[in-house]
Amino acid sequence: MKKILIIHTGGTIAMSEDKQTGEVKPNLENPLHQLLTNLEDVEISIEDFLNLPSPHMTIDHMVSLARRIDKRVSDHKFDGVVVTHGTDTLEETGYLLDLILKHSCPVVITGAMRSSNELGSDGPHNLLSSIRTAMSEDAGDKGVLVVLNDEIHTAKNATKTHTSNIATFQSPQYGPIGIVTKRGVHFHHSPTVNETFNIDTLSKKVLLIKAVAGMEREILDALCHIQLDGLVIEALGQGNMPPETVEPIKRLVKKGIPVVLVSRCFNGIVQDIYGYDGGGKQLKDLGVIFTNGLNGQKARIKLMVALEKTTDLSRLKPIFQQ
Ligand SMILES: NC(=O)C[C@H](N)C(=O)O
Repeated sequence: MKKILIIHTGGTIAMSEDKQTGEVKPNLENPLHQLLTNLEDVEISIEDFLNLPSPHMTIDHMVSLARRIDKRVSDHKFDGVVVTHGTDTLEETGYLLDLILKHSCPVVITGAMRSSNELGSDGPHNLLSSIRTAMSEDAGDKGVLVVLNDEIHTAKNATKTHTSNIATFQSPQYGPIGIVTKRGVHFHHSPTVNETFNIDTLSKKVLLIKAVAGMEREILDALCHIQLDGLVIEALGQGNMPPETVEPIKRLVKKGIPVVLVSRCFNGIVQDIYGYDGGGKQLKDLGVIFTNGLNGQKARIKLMVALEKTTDLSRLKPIFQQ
């Protein structure tokens, strides 16, 4: 019989709605415990690690979660791990786990859009689908997986795309890599790259800002005067910035601050196509690092991780091409 560890961290999946006020709030007792007592073909261990709404998750919580998973898997030889999490920052925790977990057993992260006592609550179904996925013989070597709404996504690509719809998690570039049905778990794709960084702590300050039409240079000017280890910019289109911002970006790069460019577009990658003032070609020539399809929040996580290994631009650049 497979041994699966469930680690709860909180989120709507562990909350319930107050029928008087309509507020959705954390419970003292996790409502999913009941469901897990009825499974017969799997040995489940449960750990209530945190009970936080996911906007309260910090990088430190995420790193301790990774270390907890590594320790529990090596001490007890689990066949798979399922993490329950709030959906707001689920993609960040999932991606950080993907980058820094030392063990390769299947790890699935899931959540819910409707709390435990709401009509059509999706938590129990998502949890069961995640357990089935973590038990699957085919789930190994695919990195951390995000399972909700019968779909299996990689943590690298999955992103929350809707504020309330239960089909919120999508992988804009590539689609899901598998599905969960009543008859089983079916993978139809495999990730081509699996990246792991052997690090124990995250100590670098990396900020994320978004470009807009007619963007004033003040934010970037201010960033030149604060302590900062790295910056991620969600640029326009294929990786272009308003001309006003070029000079402070140049200053940041000259100061040795790695500046990573992603697109504010939902889909696609940034490239050095445009040669006009502020265009991608100019930014790349200045030393700005271009990414390969990560969104802003994930590029921030990756830059934090990568900076623990190197601050050398020539070594950071290929890391962001993966
Ligand atoms: N659906 C959810 O889980 C959203 C909630 N605000 C959270 O991230 O904790």
